[in-house]
This record gives sequence, structure tokens and C-alpha cells, in this order.
Amino acid sequence: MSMSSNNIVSPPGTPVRPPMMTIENRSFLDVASHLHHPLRTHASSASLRSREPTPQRNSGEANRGGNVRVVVRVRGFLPREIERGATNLIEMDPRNQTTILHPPPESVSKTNSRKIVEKKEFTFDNSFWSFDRRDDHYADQEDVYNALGEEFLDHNFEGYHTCIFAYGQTGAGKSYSMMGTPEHPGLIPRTCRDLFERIESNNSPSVNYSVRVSYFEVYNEHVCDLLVPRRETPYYLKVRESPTEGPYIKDLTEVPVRNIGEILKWMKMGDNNRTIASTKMNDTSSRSHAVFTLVLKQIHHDMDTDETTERVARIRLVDLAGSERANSTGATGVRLREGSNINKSLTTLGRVIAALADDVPTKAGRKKREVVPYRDSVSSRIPVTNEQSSTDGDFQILTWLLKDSLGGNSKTAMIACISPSDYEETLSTLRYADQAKRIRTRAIINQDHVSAAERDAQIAEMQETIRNLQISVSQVAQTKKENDRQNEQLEMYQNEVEKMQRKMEEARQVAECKIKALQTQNEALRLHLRLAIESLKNPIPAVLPPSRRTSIGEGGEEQLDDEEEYDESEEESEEEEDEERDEMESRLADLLQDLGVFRRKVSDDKGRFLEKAYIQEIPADA
Ligand SMILES: Nc1ncnc2c1ncn2[C@@H]1O[C@H](COP(=O)(O)OP(=O)(O)OP(=O)(O)O)[C@@H](O)[C@H]1O
Repeated sequence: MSMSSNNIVSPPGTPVRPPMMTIENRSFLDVASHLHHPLRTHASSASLRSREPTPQRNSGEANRGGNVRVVVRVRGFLPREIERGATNLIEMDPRNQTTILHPPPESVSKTNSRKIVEKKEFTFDNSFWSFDRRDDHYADQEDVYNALGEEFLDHNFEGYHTCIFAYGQTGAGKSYSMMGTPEHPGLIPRTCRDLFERIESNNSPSVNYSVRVSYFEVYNEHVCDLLVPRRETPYYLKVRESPTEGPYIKDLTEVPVRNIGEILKWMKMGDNNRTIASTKMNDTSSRSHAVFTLVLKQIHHDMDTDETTERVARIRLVDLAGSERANSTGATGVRLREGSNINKSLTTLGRVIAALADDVPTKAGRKKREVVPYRDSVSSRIPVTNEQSSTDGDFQILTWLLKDSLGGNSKTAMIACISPSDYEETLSTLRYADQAKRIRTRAIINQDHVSAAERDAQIAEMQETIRNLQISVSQVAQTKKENDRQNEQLEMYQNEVEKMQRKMEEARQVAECKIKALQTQNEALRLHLRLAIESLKNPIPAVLPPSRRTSIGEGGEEQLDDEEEYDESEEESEEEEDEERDEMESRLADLLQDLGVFRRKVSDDKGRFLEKAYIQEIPADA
């Protein structure tokens, strides 16, 4: 099992925190689960609870079922809320993690309203009070990370996939909780920092770490890579499904990162590429769902036993776009369309959560899981393509991509962000969150354990595969060469055939012209001949000139001379006509003979052309 060196994260010479316990000579599993202890700034009860996994020989062996962890966080008033004199409707009890939503004061006076606006109480895994910094139970960014992010990173080092997603109405504090600000970094930068601190604190030579990062957004139901520079014309990625890995994004950039500096650089780049716009509810409203993913690979080689253990964990951190009401955001045009798409995709996500939440065990056994609308019942539309446009049936990309995190192989948490003064929206978020509490996921440790013998067998198998591939490659190269040669020849033949066809066409045209000319000539000769024969059969009587007639009338001698002369000339003309007829008949016979010869020649030429073309076409078709 070898890894390319630029993937391996084992930075020698980086400052290492002194570990509180010696990790050398301990098993990999001990190392993985105890490694981070000295780094904790605050050990939450939740994180202490979670260190249970025992070694698994292969992924898929153990079913570490657990419910989605749901925490709720309320932010403080924003300037615009202070301006309009908004009232805080939220109360939280840090002892039992309850969140209470009070009805707004104006609703109490409206007794005739048909809507029931009353006090609602919910209990979550954590209720984070981020309303007023002066309060004792105020939860800042570090508290949220310590209570949730840290525990989830523990799971990643144990080999579990995890997912934390922030949900809530627009402007409720999702991006603040996930990404935060430079002064108050959120879960994503804190997770990255802690991840590398843990890696760097382990100076055991037998463990190698590699981390890869990807970042994408789902905007208007299109997937965009956030780790590539923005283009003038947007470029959308396609969603595919692999039988082993489940849904994935084709061609998504996934970069290896070796230290905190590199990862923060990519994180910032991706964040700058996100689609953000100013609305009435939020000056920097995220108009897309953003998914930040880290893949942590740990390879441990035990020198004593010569065994290798490989663990792969996916850390998914999702900042969903906020649900919004068109009348509160004042959105029109593009913003309105975005808002409508956001709401539809969140509704689909809600339907998935509801279907998964219904899948609870009953006394009679496990209730049969309903069909979960991950794909919104539009299976034919998956995989989603670049060209696909948003229609009412397409709001499945988000849920489809989060399929694994919701009800699959993942430990999952939801941060429900609420604003302090909006009863309707907050109630809807709290109900959504309450339902998510009931979802059970089936996380497993993604680990491969390979003994020395197995590894040798794997290496031998790989070598065999490589050999076979090399043979195939050289065969393909040979076939390609042969194909190229044949293609060249084919092209040549085709050119020749084309040339022949062109020549044939020209010859055909010339022949047609000749035939036409001969036919015309033939017609003319026939006509000429017919006229000649006619005139021979019916000679036209000679008509004497009028002067002669006068002289006949005046003197007999003169008349006699003329008659003799006339007889002589008549004889002469008859002879001439005979000669002329003979000559014409012989010319006509010659012409007819010529015509026969020419016709034969033309038909011979045509035959030869056709024969040639046929011979040339045989190899071309073969
Ligand atoms: N816990 C908090 N403490 C201090 N400020 C906060 C807190 N939560 C949110 N804010 C501030 O509230 C404003 C809105 O927050 P944010 O942008 O995180 O909302 P959002 O839920 O991501 O909204 P959208 O869905 O529109 O993107 C920001 O100015 C942010 O700094």
C-alpha cells in the first residue's frame, strides 16, 4: 500500500506539542483515540463520551448506529433589529438544553387571529446562547467548536465519516457558525486547525497522514467547483453515482494539503468564489448551499507485526443557503428565483428528513423504512447533467449529495441557527430540527487491516494486474498503429474513388454531349434524305422565265431553239440530281456507319469506367 509523497502529511521539523502520554509502541487505535487529548482546550462531556470504537478488521463489519446530533444557536440582535425595536422571543436553559420560543408581544393583543401563536418548548443536544456576550452562558465560536467540532474530529481520527450542516432562515447565523469571521473563526477553520495540530503532534514514524480538500456549491440546482478560478461563463459539474462510493461529483477538484497554511489558502479561495448577494435580511446572504469536504487518510504500519492499517474518514461541513420569505427579503428578479430554488431544495431536504425520522424502531421491531425521496422520485433525471435546468421536480441535488450523511454511513450533526425576533421562521426551523433528532445513521469505521501475508499477496496481485495492463496497453498501441495504417489506406482509397467518380462524371457528360450532337446531326440528315427522296419521286416541273415565253409567242424558230436548249438542260439537271442523290445516299450510309461505331465506342468507354470504379471500390469497402 504505497502513497505518493505529496499526499503524505508527516512534516518533519514542524513544532510538535509535547504529548502527555507516550504514543510510540502503542497500537494505532490507541494513538488515534488519545492523540488529541493534550490539545483540548475544553473537554466537553460529549467528547469524552465518544471514545468507544474497538478495532474493526474491515469497514462494514460494525454498525455504529446513532442519532443525528441536533444543536440550536441563537444570535444577538443585528443593527436593523435594534433599530426597529425588536423583542427577543428566545429563552434557553443551559442546565437541560431547552429552547423556549415565546409568542411576539403584538400577537397577544391580536385575539381575533386564527393562527395559534403560543409558547413552544424544545430540547436539543445543545442549546447555544449567543444572544448577549454579557450573559454567563454565552456561547462563543470556541464553545461551539469545543462542544461539537472537536468531538466530530475525534470520530474522524477513529475512522468515521462525519457531517455537520447548518440550517436556518436567511440571516440567522449559519455562515457565521460554519465559516465565521477572521476575528471569530467558525467551525470550518477551527476543524482545519485542530486537524493539523493533531497530525503534527504525532511524531510517530509508523503513522502517515494525508489530507485532501474539496469545496463546491449548489447554486440554482447546479454544482460549481469553488476551488477553481471563476469563469465568465459558469461551468457546472455533473453528479454521478458509483456503485461503491454512492453519489459523487465528476471532475471536482480535490487538492492534497500538507499544513494549516495550505488548507486555509484553499478555504479562503473557495469562500471568495461563493455566490453571495445583499438582501433586505442579510447584507452578505449566501445564495447557495456550500459543501466543504476534507478527506483524512491514516496509514499505520506496525513494524513488529509487519501489518498495515488504513483508515479513511470524510469530514463534510455544509453551510446551507437560508430559507426565506419573498416579502421579508424584498427579493425580485434573480434574487427571487434564487430564493425560490433555495426554498424548494430545503423543502426536499425536509421531506428526506421527515421520511428518515419516521424510520424509528417500534416495539414490534424496526418499522419498515419508507421510500426516502433523496431523488425526489425523478430517478430518470439522475445523473444530473450540465444542461439540466431547474424545474419543480429537480430539487434533489443537495439531498442526493448528502444521501450518505443523512441516514447512511456517517455521524451527522445539525446546527439549527435562529434569529431572536422572528416567531414564524424560528418555529419552522425548530420543528425542522426537532424532526432531524429522530434520524438514525449507520456510521461504520472505514478501516482496512492488512497483514504482512495479505499485503504480499496484494502486491503480487497488483504486480500481476500491472503486467496484464502493460500487455493490454502494448496490444492496444499495436492495434492502434494497425488501425491508423488502415485508416490512412482507407482515406487514400476514398480519395481515389472520389477522383474516379469525378472523372466518370465528366466522361459521362462529354458522352452525353456527343450523343446529343450526333442525334441532332442524324435527325438533320434523315430530314435531308427524306426531302431528297421526295423531290426525286415528285420532281417539280421546270418553270420557264417570262422573257422566253414572250419570244415563243413572237417567232417559231426561236421557240424551237429554246425547246432544244431546254431538253438539253433538263437532261443535264436529271443527271446532276442522280449524281447528287447517289452522293447523299453514300454520305448518309457513311454517317450511319460512323454513328454506329461511335455508339459502340461510347458504350465501351462507359463500361470501362464502371469496371475501373468497381475494382477501386472493392479494397475500399473490404
Ligand atoms: N453568533 C453570532 N454572533 C455575532 N454575530 C452573528 C452571529 N450569528 C450571526 N451573526 C451576524 O449576523 C449576520 C448574518 O449572519 P450570517 O451571514 O451568518 O447568516 P446566514 O444564516 O448565513 O444567512 P444567509 O442564509 O442569508 O447566508 C452577519 O452579520 C453575522 O456576522
